[in-house]
Amino acid sequence: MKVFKFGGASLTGIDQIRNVAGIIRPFSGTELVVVVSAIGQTTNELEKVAIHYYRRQRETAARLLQNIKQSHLEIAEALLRDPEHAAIECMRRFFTEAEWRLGEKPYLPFDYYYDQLVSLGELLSSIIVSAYLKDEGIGNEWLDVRSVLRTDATYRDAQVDWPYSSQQMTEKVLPLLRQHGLLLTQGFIGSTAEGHTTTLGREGSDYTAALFTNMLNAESLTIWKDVEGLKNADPKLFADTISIREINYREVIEMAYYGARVIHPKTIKPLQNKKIPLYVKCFLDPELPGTVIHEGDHSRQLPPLIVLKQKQVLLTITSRDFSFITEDKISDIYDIFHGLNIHINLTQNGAISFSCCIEHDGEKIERLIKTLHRDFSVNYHEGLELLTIRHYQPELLESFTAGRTLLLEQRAPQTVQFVLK
Ligand SMILES: Nc1ncnc2c1ncn2[C@@H]1O[C@H](COP(=O)(O)OP(=O)(O)O)[C@@H](O)[C@H]1O
Ligand SMILES: N[C@@H](CC(=O)OP(=O)(O)O)C(=O)O
Repeated sequence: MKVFKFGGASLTGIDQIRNVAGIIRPFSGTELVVVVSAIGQTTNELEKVAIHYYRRQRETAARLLQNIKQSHLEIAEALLRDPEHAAIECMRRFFTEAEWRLGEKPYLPFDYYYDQLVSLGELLSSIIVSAYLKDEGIGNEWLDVRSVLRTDATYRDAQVDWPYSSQQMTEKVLPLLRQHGLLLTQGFIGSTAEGHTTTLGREGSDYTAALFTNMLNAESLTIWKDVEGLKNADPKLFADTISIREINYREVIEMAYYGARVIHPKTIKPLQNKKIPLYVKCFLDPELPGTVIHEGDHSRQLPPLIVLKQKQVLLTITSRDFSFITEDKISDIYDIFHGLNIHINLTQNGAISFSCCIEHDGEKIERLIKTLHRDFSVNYHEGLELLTIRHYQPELLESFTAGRTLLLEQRAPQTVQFVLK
């Protein structure tokens, strides 16, 4: 049994969905779980719907939802060729439910409504793909992932209930697989025990696919991307990137931790724990070899692995009375970040100061600085980049910083990090 994951980039329109069907077809009749994300940028568009809804800008929210409805129905009608198709009726029902939701006055926290609305993207894409595959003679069963993937109620960052979900996989998903061969389901979303929809964090479909792979003891997971495989840097940000044919889990989890936006950071653990290989393949040219991520020590053959995080802010937090920043103060500082759910990308301690690099998120930073100001003075620089290079060659480092202002540098034998303006 294998698991495939197709992200938004592989499902941007009619031709792309046809291409995905072409990739799946040869596996027809074998046991295969296909996890899909929302079409193209739908999640970003749904986020806007949720924001306007919560601000009580109902008309704008409804207009944005209408655009999403139109584009999805256009794709479905073109692929399925029958406006009365049961799948289209089902999509309309989902939209009616969302429209009805926009009419309600919000009384719960934003994150709850976010998940109820944003999850629509994966439900729609999976309905379209499943129905199209069936019409093309590729038998499959549409599975509502919320019936098997249980989470807690941490909306937008829901934590998976492993024992319950694993049991569902064995008792429900396995028999369905045995019966239908191909299952088509959604990434990124889950459900609480009370039946409320949750999401696992942006770009979380890779993680869903890894959960299925682990819990079903599949032989492999293949993530289909628009790149030829894993590269030593994001080809959208760097020229002359090098393709990596083979790499171990450890290196990829490090890359993801430092912010490489190619595989969701939580994806590796479920695979590593059962030593199941992860293939990154190109949906634009499935014949290309791609990358295999598995156990083993390949770090000696690796090129420098480069990760660039943009839109960073460097905060320098200083004690007002020249007292040392000792463990208790650091603990207080971390509590403040944790309380505001702000992730720290890099830290550096001084005698009376603590510096850290975080993502730019205007509203959260304002609240952070206000809270820190009670006990510390705070300096900050915005519009920065955090560059991480693993397996660096010291003689080449200057080329990365030439002509830039270097605000902070950290060097260890394997990894160097620069905060640059
Ligand atoms: N090290 C890397 N190797 C390959 N691609 C990378 C890397 N770092 C970032 N990327 C980016 O990841 C993109 C693919 O991921 P993403 O757009 O999230 O796909 P999907 O929506 O299918 O999940 C590529 O287009 C590429 O720009
Ligand atoms: N659609 C969700 C989940 C996801 O993983 O998407 P993608 O596979 O396109 O990155 C998001 O955009 O966050």
